[in-house]
Amino acid sequence: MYKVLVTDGISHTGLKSLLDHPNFVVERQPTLPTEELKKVIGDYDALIVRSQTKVTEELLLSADKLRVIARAGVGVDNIEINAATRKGIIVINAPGANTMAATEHTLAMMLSLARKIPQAHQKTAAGEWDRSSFKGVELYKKTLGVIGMGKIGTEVAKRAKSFGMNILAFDPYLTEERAKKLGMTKASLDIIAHESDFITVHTPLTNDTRGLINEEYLSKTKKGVRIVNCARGGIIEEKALVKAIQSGHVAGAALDVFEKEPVANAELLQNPNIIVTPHLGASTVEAQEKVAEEVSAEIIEIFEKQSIQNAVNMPQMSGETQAKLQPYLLLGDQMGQLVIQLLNKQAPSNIEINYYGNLIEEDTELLTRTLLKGILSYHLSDSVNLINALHLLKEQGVSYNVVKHPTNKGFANYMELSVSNGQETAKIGATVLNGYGARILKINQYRIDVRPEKYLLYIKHRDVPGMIGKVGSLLGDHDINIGTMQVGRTEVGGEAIMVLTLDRTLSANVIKVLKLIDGLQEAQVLELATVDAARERR
Ligand SMILES: NC(=O)C1=CN([C@@H]2O[C@H](COP(=O)(O)OP(=O)(O)OC[C@H]3O[C@@H](n4cnc5c(N)ncnc54)[C@H](O)[C@@H]3O)[C@@H](O)[C@H]2O)C=CC1
Ligand SMILES: O=C(O)C(=O)COP(=O)(O)O
Repeated sequence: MYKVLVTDGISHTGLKSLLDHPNFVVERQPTLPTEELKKVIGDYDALIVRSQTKVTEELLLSADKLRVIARAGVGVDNIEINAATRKGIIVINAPGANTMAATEHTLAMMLSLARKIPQAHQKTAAGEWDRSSFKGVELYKKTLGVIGMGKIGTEVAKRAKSFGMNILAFDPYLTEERAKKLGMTKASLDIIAHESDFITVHTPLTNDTRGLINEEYLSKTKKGVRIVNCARGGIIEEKALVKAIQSGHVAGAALDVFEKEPVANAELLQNPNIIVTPHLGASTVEAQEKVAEEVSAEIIEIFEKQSIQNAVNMPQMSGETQAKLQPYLLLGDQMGQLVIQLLNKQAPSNIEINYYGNLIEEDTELLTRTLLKGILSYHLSDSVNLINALHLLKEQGVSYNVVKHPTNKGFANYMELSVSNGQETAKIGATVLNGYGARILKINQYRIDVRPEKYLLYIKHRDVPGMIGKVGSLLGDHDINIGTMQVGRTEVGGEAIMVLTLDRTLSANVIKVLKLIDGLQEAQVLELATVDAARERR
């Protein structure tokens, strides 16, 4: 049974799949103070939050069981991602689920700002019929500068166009071609400042965007500009904004998000030309149901099927690529487990990963992590996963290198993993054969063809007649059944290896007796922890 803690106000309807699931217990604590949360977080496998709960490194120190932090929304700046990554905790979000809500809120704010609706409402509701103080401006034929043309920025710009606005857009990922297709103009930040009547920001808060709209930027803007922020507090420097509004250079601002929330900046709150909402961009019935539905479904997938779609701290890949790479992911983990055992279970200092064939066309980041996780799992067991593998490797001072080769080694795809501890090197080469499953094709310098099984007996010996028979009958004498047997050698009469698949492991005593065979130099059982899962999937 997995325990899920839900803090912040999350839609009950949206959580239905988790609430109804027999393997999950959901507990809701929407107003838990941080100190209390610290005391209980250790009991939970998953945590669902919105923007209010601060998931800090300190909180995560007590989160010993936690495997998933789910942000029922987009922005993850309330979660210390690096701390979660170090602990191997997956951070997921629900990108796109609240796009329309935030888009419509932005337009509502822009229109309210242009027509002074909140101010007019307040006075009218107070019983005053004042028709002269609230003359507004039109959006029609005005220029809107959109900074951040992701999901929300794009939808805002599309709708603003329908008001007859001319759109200038800036985003490092926006191409001329896409801007043209959308009927907008790709512009620099400076051009947006010089030419816009309205500016709206839709970027995440990053080192790059913090203070993006500051005193210097505001000084470049057109006199009378109106500014909207429904993205993140901190992208606009509040002090500089208030100053520019007080001076009359900026006509007004509409803010849904603030440097510090809840906002208490009196200068800002009391300015008649600044309209505010308390971070309501995503607060629609539809968006709240959708974000909760998406993270609930993903939590179930992660715990029940080990499948991850929207992790913030993992490489993303399309479902199609993931399906294509799936058998390689499993094999990669096994190669990692095998190679470290071949290195006599000593910690590696250097790892070399080589990809050949069609694989080089794919995004292999996840595959690389899988190979590295396989290696580390021998010593670190369950504390290593795909999330923290790179961090742990760095922490252990192990370097790794990935090379993609345009050749194919005779197979559609081929992977080679080489691990060294400074003195010795162990190598495994493997592929997945269409219709036949995974095959280990190389161990160190020897060519073989072995299906990865739970127990592999690896023997190094002199290439002399009778060796296979001796090993076979000795194992038979000890009631050990052999599944398959493969030999590999580099030259006739030289050194050779034998790899047998066994139905069960061997005792230390049988290994000892095997080593007494004349010409047998090494005997070692290589065990694969993940092979049962592999069988199920075949
Ligand atoms: N007020 C609210 O309740 C809500 C706020 N948001 C916030 O809105 C923002 C946008 O969300 P989405 O559109 O869903 O995200 P998105 O990821 O689709 O778009 C963000 C865009 O910002 C661009 N960007 C990053 N750095 C930039 C820079 N220095 N200059 C210009 N562009 C830059 C990215 O390239 C990307 O295209 C986020 O900060 C999100 O947290 C989202 C939903 C609700
Ligand atoms: O999704 C986002 O980025 C938001 O800012 C929405 O925040 P909320 O879930 O309403 O606290």
